[in-house]
Amino acid sequence: MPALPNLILIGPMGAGKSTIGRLLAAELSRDFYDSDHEIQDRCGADIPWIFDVEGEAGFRERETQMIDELSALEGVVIATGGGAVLREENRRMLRDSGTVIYLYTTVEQQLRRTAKDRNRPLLQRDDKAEVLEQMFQQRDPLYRATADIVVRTDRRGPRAVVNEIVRRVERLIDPLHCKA
Ligand SMILES: Nc1ncnc2c1ncn2[C@@H]1O[C@H](COP(=O)(O)OP(=O)(O)O)[C@@H](O)[C@H]1O
Ligand SMILES: O=C(O)C1=C[C@@H](OP(=O)(O)O)[C@@H](O)[C@H](O)C1
Ligand SMILES: [Mg+2]
Repeated sequence: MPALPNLILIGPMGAGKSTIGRLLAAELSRDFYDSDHEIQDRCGADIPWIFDVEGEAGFRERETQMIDELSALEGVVIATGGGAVLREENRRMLRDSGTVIYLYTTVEQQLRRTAKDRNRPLLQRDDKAEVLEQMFQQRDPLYRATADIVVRTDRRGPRAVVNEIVRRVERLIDPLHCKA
C-alpha cells in the first residue's frame, strides 16, 4: 500500500466510474487517471480499434500493464474499465494500491446510460441486456470481493454519489470520527 493510498473505482460499464472519478478527484484536489483513457493515449488509438486489431485478449494485456503502472502511483483517483476485475493479478494490484470502491448499478440503468454509446465494443450488439446480465452474474462477486466499499449509483446523480464516497471513505479511515 502506498504512503498515501489511492482511491480506485471499479464496477460495470455505465456505473459512472469515469464521470464520478473525475468529479471525486476535483473534490479532493487529487490527480485523476482513467485506465481506458491512458491506454488510448498510450496507443494513439481508441478502444474499439484496439479490440478490432488485437482482440479482447490484446486489450486485456494492455489493461493489466496499465493497472500495474497506475497502482504504483500515490494519492490519486483511478477509474478502471469494467473488466479490470477479471484477472486475479489485477484484483490484487488494485487492492494493494488503496481503497477500492465498487460503483454498483442495475442492468436497466446500464442500458439507459450506454444506449447511444459506440465506444464500448462489447455492447455493439442487439442482445445487450442478456450480455450485461451475464456479465453481472460473473463480475458482481469479483467486484464485491475486491472492494472495501459498495456505493449505489443507480438512483442518484454523480454529485450525490461523490458526496457519499467522500463520507464513506472518511468513515473507513476514521471509524469513530475522533481525529487527533
Ligand atoms: N449517477 C449517475 N446518474 C446518472 N447518469 C450517470 C451517473 N453516472 C454516470 N452517468 C452517465 O452515464 C454515462 C456513462 O458514464 P461513465 O462515467 O462513462 O461510466 P463508466 O466509466 O462506469 O462506464 C455517462 O453519460 C454519464 O454522464
Ligand atoms: O466491461 C468491460 O469489459 C469494458 C469496459 C469499458 O470501460 P467502462 O467500464 O468504463 O465502460 C472498457 O474498458 C472496455 O470497453 C471493456
Ligand atoms: Mg469508463
